[in-house]
Amino acid sequence: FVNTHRYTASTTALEAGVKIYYSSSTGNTEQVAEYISKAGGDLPMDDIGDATNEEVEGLDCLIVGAPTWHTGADEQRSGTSWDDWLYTTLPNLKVEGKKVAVFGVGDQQSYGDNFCDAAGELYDLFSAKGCKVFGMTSTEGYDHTESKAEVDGKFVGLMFDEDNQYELSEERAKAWIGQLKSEGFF
Ligand SMILES: Cc1cc2nc3c(=O)[nH]c(=O)nc-3n(C[C@H](O)[C@H](O)[C@H](O)COP(=O)(O)O)c2cc1C
Repeated sequence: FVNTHRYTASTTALEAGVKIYYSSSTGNTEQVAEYISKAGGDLPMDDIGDATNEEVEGLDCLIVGAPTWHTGADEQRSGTSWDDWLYTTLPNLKVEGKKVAVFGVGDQQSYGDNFCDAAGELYDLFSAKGCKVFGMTSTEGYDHTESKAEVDGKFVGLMFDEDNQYELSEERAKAWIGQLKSEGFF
């Protein structure tokens, strides 16, 4: 008996070269990264502060997410390990042509003029490096005034609000993974 399926097992996330990179001060972005990981079938995830350049350069697809802590800042909006990484590491990496999907975590009620601004910074800097960004989403269902994570009336990725809408996060993550698949991200 020859098992013809032996060598045709479905491609794993690692084989496809996908990884989630996040950073987190009080655990919310890590929690959300876990929802995304689970929705994607246990995608690997790591704090961006622990990533090596070789690892990042070896991936096909990056899912990147940040909280916003530096309200109203132009640069280094996250207040986490992303801030250094984006301005001292990313400029030296070969990431041109990689697929990127962005997520943000913020508080639309208390920081409604700057909701998830750091996600906009991720979008801007990865785009400027020649990455192709997938997974834009509608701003419907959010109650903010302004966000640097909005381009042409859409969010540049998926935004989460663990302070006011934590009960929506897991479903949002699932729907987004479905969207990314339909867009050919993976
Ligand atoms: C001092 C302070 C500043 C903040 N600034 C913003 C902001 O400008 N925009 C925003 O959307 N959220 C802001 N937040 C909310 C955090 O981004 C939010 O609580 C997030 O879930 C934190 O994620 P973390 O636990 O992964 O660090 C701020 C929170 C604090 C305490």
